[in-house]
Amino acid sequence: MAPTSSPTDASDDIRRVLGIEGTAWAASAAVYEVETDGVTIESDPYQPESGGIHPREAAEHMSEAVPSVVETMLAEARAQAADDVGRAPEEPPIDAVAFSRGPGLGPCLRIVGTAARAVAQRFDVPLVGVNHMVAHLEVGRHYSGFDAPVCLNASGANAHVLAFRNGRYRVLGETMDTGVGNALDKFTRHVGWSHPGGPKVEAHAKEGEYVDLPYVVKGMDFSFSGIMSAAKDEYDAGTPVEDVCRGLEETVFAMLTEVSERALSLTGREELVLGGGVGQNERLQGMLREMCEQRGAELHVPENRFLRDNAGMIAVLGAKMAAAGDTLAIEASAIDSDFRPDEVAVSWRAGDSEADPAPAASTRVDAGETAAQQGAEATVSVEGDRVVKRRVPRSYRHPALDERLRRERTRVEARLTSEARRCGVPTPLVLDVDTAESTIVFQRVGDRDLDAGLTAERARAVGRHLATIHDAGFVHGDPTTRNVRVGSAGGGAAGESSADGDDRVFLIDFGLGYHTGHEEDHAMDLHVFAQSLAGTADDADRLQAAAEDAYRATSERGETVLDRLRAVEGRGRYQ
Ligand SMILES: C[C@@H](O)[C@H](NC(=O)OP(=O)(O)OC[C@H]1O[C@@H](n2cnc3c(N)ncnc32)[C@H](O)[C@@H]1O)C(=O)O
Ligand SMILES: Nc1ncnc2c1ncn2[C@@H]1O[C@H](COP(=O)(O)OP(=O)(O)OP(=O)(O)O)[C@@H](O)[C@H]1O
Ligand SMILES: [Fe+2]
Repeated sequence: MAPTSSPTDASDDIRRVLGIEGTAWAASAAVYEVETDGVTIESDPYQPESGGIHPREAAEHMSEAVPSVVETMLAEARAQAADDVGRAPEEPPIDAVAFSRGPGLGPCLRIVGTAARAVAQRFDVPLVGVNHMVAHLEVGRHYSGFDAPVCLNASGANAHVLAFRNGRYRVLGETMDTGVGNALDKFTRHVGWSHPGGPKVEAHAKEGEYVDLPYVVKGMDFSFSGIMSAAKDEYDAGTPVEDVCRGLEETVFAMLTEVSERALSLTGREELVLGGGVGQNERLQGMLREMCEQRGAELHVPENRFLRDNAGMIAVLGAKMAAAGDTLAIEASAIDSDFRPDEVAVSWRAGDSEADPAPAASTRVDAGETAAQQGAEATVSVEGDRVVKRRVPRSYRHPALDERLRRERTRVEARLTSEARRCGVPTPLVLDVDTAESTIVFQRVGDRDLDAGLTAERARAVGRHLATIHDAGFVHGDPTTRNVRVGSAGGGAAGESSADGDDRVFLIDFGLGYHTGHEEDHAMDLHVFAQSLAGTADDADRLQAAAEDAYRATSERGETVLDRLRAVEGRGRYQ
């Protein structure tokens, strides 16, 4: 949302900010002091007597607890302000009030909004409306000192991977159903444990043996519902609850780690920040740490008090927004329970030109060169006109899960690459497969990845190719701009154009593909492509429109699938 008033260089005037949080369970207020970079937080959690969070009960809690934590933090602000150089005693102790504007439970948000407006009017200071999800990751970025990290948000009602680009936090991947914490909480309710379930899953998992559960990653998106029903079935069938908890952690957190690694690989960035209440889980932190170490990336894990819902993160981001003049008029300060992070026009990073780094050139297989590279999943080496792809073990994953994924994906990739080719979609020839070693030898195709040579014509070809395989009954599973090769035709020497000079567009990396006739799955392929365009191209909308036009013209069910795509994109996941 655009700033509604812009005081000239407000930055010097912002010394201390009051933050208020209350999107679901944490009634919380905080004071952030800019000069010392210090945060004081006072929270009063809502604890349901039975079951999960009841919106009405949560709102009742907020209406009692919010005013009281706010008064406690105003007293703290007054004590701090007494030491301010040059502040007259009659001046207000705070210079702005920031509140969680959304996403969250409407009845709770309204109470927070009302409290924030009242304080702003009482002290006659600016009001700042903060996006709760952006606050979860900005607090990590603030204390990490990173410039352009990929951000993994693992919270109760959400789960997504974001990266800043072109003035906004872009959603690179997200849950297709529930948030990660809610998924864990649903399982623990089934078992009869009290809310919140996440910490109980962590404690029991420590005593358990790993059990296999479904693993669902589609590009950089993922879903939890299948895993959760399988976990409940395991429990009902008598598998010890400790083992199910262990299986849940190993599966769900490996998925989040894998998509984070994909996001790092796709964007070429080398910094990762963790956010959200589930981020307090030590197994998740350990997996992320190991993944980052393996690829030479840096990880920042905020203190627990900044991971779970808290007003500190609201105050820290609120101070930056207030300094940028990004404040709200009282009459324009309505809450927004579906407030998505990519709706926020980022006002406080105006000078951040470094935030759009180009993907590292060294990670590419370019024409005419013999090189090995580490992709998100595999090591790919070029040997003349052949490419050897080996899925290397990922030590952050449980060994049993790691083996299963590498074997399955190798088998699927070899099969679907050939199947697509038989439907007339350009793909590399599969020259050799060794499932035990998770290795495939391919014909080398193209002279660059699509992200290094994006044109509308090539985007159209991707739309056509996806339509063709969908009509043949399967999906690619991960059709990003890095999984499309363009340039010279396959078979000849690398870098050489084919005889008729046509520009071929090859699909590669079918390891996440599967057979399916569901429109939802077909739409997901298009959604994954759209998200990767948004993450790599400035004119993503135009390129996506080209791909969709071609898809509509090619597929028997083009219109239906595109309707479904619109539904996938518009799905609110914050209720
Ligand atoms: C919109 C907002 O209200 C929402 N907030 C939220 O979900 O609270 P947060 O504090 O970020 O996360 C709470 C979740 O975090 C889980 N959790 C807490 N400690 C955990 C642990 N050690 N292991 C796994 N999950 C844990 C809880 O079970 C619960 O589901 C959100 O950020 O999505
Ligand atoms: N047959 C091929 N011909 C030419 N280049 C290829 C071929 N296969 C792979 N590559 C190159 O290697 C890179 C990584 O390959 P691939 O996507 O299959 O591995 P990955 O580890 O699954 O990567 P990611 O998970 O990042 O998509 C591709 O982006 C491409 O540049
Ligand atoms: Fe949260």
